[in-house]
Amino acid sequence: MSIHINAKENDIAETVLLPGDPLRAKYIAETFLDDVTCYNEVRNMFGYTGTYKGKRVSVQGTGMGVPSISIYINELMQSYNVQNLIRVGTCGAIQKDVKVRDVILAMTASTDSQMNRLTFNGIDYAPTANFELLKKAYDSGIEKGLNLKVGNVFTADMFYNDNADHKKWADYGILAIEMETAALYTLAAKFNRNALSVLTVSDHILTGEETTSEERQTTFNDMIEVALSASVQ
Ligand SMILES: O=P(O)(O)O[C@H]1O[C@H](CO)[C@@H](O)[C@H]1O
Ligand SMILES: O=c1cc[nH]c(=O)[nH]1
Repeated sequence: MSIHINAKENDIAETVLLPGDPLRAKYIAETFLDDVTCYNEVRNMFGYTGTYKGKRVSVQGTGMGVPSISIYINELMQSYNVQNLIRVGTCGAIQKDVKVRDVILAMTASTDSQMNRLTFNGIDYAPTANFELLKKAYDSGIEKGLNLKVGNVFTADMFYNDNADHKKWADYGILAIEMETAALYTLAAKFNRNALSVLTVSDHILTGEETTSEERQTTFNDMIEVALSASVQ
């Protein structure tokens, strides 16, 4: 048991999907996994373990933002020895050719979070996806016929930020904004684990197009299938 996860050591699989929304965790477990048990209800941050194509997989809600996901991934790696961590999140697009409901594989994550500068005494660390997971996810997405986007995302500390310079970030090739990937990749590197973020575009920051809150909670099935395929290969 850890402070925020009320599970026994072997209750959690070595591969864990990480949605920000705990109700998305419930949806994934109920829709995609067999033989499911719920191992965590602390703070309603639901965690489930089941099987996908015969392989044990867990899914754990992380909450929103770097501080919250950092708590869960630290505990998953240190108390439960989790090896593969795949975020399944939503993001807001800032490029014209990235559309709502597109799936993005985050190769790296720029950030305005202070977490890495505090960790590395002011030096800029480049948080990077695990290549094996990225390749497996890419191959499975292509096999499914998806028009995947692969590249740099921006992990923002503030969802509402009047000073955010989306144009500049877009000019430098950032595809979309979300709030957790830089922390996931940095902590996975620290503990020598494998991490990837698979993101669905839930809204377009340039056009204002959005998905419903129900869609954000559920129905991003392409992203979930890509993440699960990568996790069992
Ligand atoms: O849908 P999730 O996984 O929570 O991801 C995105 O949605 C939240 C903001 O609405 C942030 O956590 C952001 O990263
Ligand atoms: O963090 C996020 C997630 C979705 N859309 C945004 O604009 N930001």
